[in-house]
Amino acid sequence: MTIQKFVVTADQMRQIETRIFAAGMPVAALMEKVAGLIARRIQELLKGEGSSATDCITDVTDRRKRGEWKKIDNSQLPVIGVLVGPGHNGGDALVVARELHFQGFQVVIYCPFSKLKELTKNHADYARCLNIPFVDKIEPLKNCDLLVDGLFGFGLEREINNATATAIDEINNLNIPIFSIDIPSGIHTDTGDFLGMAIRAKHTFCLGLWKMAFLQDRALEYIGSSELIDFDIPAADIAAILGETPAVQRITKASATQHLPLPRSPISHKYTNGHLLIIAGSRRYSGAAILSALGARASGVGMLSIAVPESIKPMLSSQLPEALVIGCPETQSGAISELPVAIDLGLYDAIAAGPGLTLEAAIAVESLLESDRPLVLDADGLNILAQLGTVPILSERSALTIITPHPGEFKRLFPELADETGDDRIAATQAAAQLCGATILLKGARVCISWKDEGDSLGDSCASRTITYLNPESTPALARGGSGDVLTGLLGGLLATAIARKSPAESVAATAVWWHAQAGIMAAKERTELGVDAFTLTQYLIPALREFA
Ligand SMILES: NC(=O)C1=CN([C@@H]2O[C@H](COP(=O)(O)OP(=O)(O)OC[C@H]3O[C@@H](n4cnc5c(N)ncnc54)[C@H](O)[C@@H]3O)[C@@H](O)[C@H]2O)[C@H](O)CC1
Ligand SMILES: [K+]
Repeated sequence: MTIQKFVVTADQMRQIETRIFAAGMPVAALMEKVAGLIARRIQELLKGEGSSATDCITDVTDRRKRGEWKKIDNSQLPVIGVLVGPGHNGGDALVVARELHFQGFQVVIYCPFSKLKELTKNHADYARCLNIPFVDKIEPLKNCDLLVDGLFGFGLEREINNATATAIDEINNLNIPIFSIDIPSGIHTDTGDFLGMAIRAKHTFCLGLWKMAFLQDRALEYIGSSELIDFDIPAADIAAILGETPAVQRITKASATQHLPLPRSPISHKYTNGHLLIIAGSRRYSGAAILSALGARASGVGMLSIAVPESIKPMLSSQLPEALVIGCPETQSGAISELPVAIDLGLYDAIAAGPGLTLEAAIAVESLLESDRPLVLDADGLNILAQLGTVPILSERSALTIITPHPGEFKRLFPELADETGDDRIAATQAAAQLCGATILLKGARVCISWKDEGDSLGDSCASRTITYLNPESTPALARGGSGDVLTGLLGGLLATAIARKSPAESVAATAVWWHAQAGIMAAKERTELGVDAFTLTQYLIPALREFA
């Protein structure tokens, strides 16, 4: 079992926890175990061991001008401020405070609350007995080297206001690195929403199972880097609440590689490895067609055909000698006016369309939507779809459609939904999949993919559940023109291959997203976040594959 694939809401976490407690695990014992693990990790991070959180330790070092943490002897151990809230998040924090105190750190506890949950109060009483100083003002924290945030965890449901909000704001303004326990206080565990005020953490220890907020774009600036503190939740308890096949999963290396078309059959030939038709580009945006085609090339698809306006055909042929380039009739400005009369869409296992088409290619896109071919639709393909009427058109399609909008395109495609779900990207993607029956791949820092699980309708209701995959790792280096075009081609290639191999088709969306992100991460590592232009990205797809496949 890979614990990394699970992702839960606060309510699901509570239900799992309830089962563990009902089975006999004492609450206090679990708190002790979890907080002990956190205290150990904090010490490792302070020594510079592992994780990107070590960057912030360098900040600490700079602040105190004491040289490197690794060289610090006991007398120079950092001063750690522990922020304690009224619930069990505060209880965890108090156990961390106590453990760090016993390890020789100078600890100061900030607890502005008078009413604490019983277990939290017990730990507070004991910490007082140990003469760990308690403060209820921010001022005494200003000389700390590190703050540990245990104000609120998944129990926070309402807006933070008044004195607590002011205090959190002041704490953020101290500019001291903060490690949050479970979730930065003030961030909603499920939606990632900012509840009035929130701790801006450098690093967050997510406890037990990943929470939804870690996969919501809007929470990422508050979460900082993150890691899972695995406290051995029994698999049976997870399965009892999430089901044997959880409806929402983080994409992992294992799940992504499972749907790669590898190994190839020794007797495969070009047609059994899929035939993809890309329809992209215009005289104005010829590069978009090239980038999509280079993405498709990396997928290893058996046959690649590319339909472009007649006038840019030579450019495509010179860049992609292996591809079959089809010239299409074009408008005055050089967009595809319609598909060639002689084209037989039935020849292709899948079609990927959209990048660089311009809105003038509406007739061509309409004929693709009317076809019975599996389709990946992106960019202008989506803008045209929005004009034609997203939901009725997609609901009518008999074949699989994967649409890959960024948030702006999503709003154009599903204006009402976007208003309802706001910035909750996971809810928005799931609702869109329910509404139109297509596979929705919502781009962003944490790509969210949802589709309807037709095989699993919910009892009497005709609504089926959705399957959702969330990509946990990416890089802002990919936030750049053209990187989406590469994804469209890569995904199209994987889809054509999956259809030809008769393997599950929707799942390749998660594989393509993971692969694309890993290539970006690898390129950014070697060339910095500024060095990952879309063409360069295409050149990292195969090296990245060699690392993770
Ligand atoms: N299963 C696990 O993962 C474990 C979780 N642990 C820790 O417990 C917290 C959850 O604890 P809980 O007591 O349920 O809630 P919180 O500590 O998050 O805080 C709730 C507390 O705060 C009050 N409150 C809520 N909203 C506000 C507000 N806006 N302003 C002021 N006060 C508010 C509320 O009334 C409660 O009293 C989890 O995150 C983990 O850190 C276990 O220790 C280990 C296992
Ligand atoms: K917290």
